[in-house]
Amino acid sequence: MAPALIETPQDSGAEKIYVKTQLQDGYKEAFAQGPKTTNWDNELKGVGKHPPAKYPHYLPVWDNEKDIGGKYPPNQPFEAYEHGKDADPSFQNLLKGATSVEDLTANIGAEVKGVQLSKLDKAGKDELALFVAQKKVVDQSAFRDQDFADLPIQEAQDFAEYFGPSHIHPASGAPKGFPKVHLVHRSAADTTAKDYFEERTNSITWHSDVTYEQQPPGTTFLYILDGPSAGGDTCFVNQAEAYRRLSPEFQKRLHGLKAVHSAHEQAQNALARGSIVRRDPVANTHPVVRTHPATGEKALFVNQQFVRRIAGYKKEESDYLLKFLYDHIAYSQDIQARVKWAPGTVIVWDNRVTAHTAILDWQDGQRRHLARLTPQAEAPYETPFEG
Ligand SMILES: O=C(O)CCC(=O)C(=O)O
Ligand SMILES: [Fe+2]
Repeated sequence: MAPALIETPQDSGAEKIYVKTQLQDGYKEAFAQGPKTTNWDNELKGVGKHPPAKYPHYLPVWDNEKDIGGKYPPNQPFEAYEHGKDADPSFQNLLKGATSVEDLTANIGAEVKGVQLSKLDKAGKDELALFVAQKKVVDQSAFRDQDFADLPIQEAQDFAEYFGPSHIHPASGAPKGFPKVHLVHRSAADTTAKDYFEERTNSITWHSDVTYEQQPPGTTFLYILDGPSAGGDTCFVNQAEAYRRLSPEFQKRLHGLKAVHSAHEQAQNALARGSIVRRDPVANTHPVVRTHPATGEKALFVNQQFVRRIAGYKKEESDYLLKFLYDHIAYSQDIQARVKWAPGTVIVWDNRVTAHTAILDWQDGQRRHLARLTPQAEAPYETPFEG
């Protein structure tokens, strides 16, 4: 059977344009295997006053084990290469075309305009890795007006893979044929936020991505496909500055501690939502303070989403210490930045030295659709306390 050719009406400025999107066979079926919170026909045709997806070929599918020939095997160790170490610290290649470079706050975040990420050469990419690692102070950097969303998905993926092999998420949706692309998608029919707020008072879930892996991601890319007119910002926190804010005595106490990061709860939640888990969940132990390979900075490396325990501590001891660290990170607005999405925004963060949280504050059914490219990096390591 020939793949369906679907014409999707879209708004582009004042003009209505029609984008022809070649959707592959089996898309609808694979979409239906995900959480039962969205509806394929609504996504393609729109629902009520809500337009269809602007990027239908980026709608998430949940290929099951039959589609992918069994479960994904466990992730294997690999030798990570830190491109930030090769960077020219003047950033002359990365920023030569920039029309503006501004810090978002005093302690985290930069906004760069005029640099087309996808066109960077090797030297530019090396500098991007270092720039993002530093600007984690500029921990994360917002690059506006990017062409990522309009590139063939393979090209966007190839760009990101310069920084490391892509992480394939065990439970999230991906564009059909591109399991390495992680998608965030909510539309008019989606009830996840409504369901969530039945149980919770706010949507803040500080985390670094997939830290349960033995080699969690480093330089990480998130780009917008569709977004609400207001709301749906993403917040970032500088975990290196969070470490520096602690007293030397407290820092010393943290050195040498390790935390257990677990994928089990995420897998259970996916199954409870009626979704699927394509790789058996793992748990890995990482230092509570890690060192960044390019900058040498030390950063807190714990997050509420995936850390379960300080290794070797009794439960009450572990809970007590972790609660302090999570509160410290969450309360420290002076080391946080809130990034607003606009069409063409790509946010790049260094997942080793930052944490982030989505904000689910819009409840009017507008679509929010983002794609993440997630290169993996070195196994976290620590270097001794320096005072
Ligand atoms: O939706 C967002 O703003 C962030 C989602 C997220 O945590 C991620 O893609 O890693
Ligand atoms: Fe995340």
